[in-house]
Amino acid sequence: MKTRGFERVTAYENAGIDLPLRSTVHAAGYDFIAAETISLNPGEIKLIPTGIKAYMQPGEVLYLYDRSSNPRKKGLVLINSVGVIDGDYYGNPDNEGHIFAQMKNITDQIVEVAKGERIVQGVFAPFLLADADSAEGTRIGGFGSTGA
Ligand SMILES: O=c1ccn([C@H]2C[C@H](O)[C@@H](COP(=O)(O)OP(=O)(O)OP(=O)(O)O)O2)c(=O)[nH]1
Ligand SMILES: [Mg+2]
Repeated sequence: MKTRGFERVTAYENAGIDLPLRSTVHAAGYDFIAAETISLNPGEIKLIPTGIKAYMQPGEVLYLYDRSSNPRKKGLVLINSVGVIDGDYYGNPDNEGHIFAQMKNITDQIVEVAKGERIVQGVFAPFLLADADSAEGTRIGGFGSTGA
């Protein structure tokens, strides 16, 4: 039975991408790795592909958090602070639910993210609905797909 977890997206199926892993027994975060080597110019913001999509139960979300070591060790920050990966992003017809980490180079030098390097961590969590919630429809894409 599938409850929640990770799969590779088709485009990276044979790219040798490891599925996200926790590094210790009590770790909350599943570490995602970069699916490609990417170079960021000083101040530049880029979407780093992870090659991964995540499935989950209704009422669950996957939060993407920065690694605490990124700013000082890599000179990178997750520039949208926290990535909210919705359950209906998985398998969407636009990009299959491919999860990206939106990183900014905060240094004055080029920063390279190597393929296979751990870049962000994902934490599954439950969420609550407001009274009289009236959401309908399903997601097609991400990063502004629902309009301005
Ligand atoms: O760091 C992130 C944040 C989001 N997403 C994907 C999954 C999420 O379900 C979708 C939409 O994210 P969000 O709702 O935060 O962005 P938006 O700017 O509101 O875009 P949309 O109009 O598509 O909802 O984009 C990522 O891959 N990485
Ligand atoms: Mg949105």
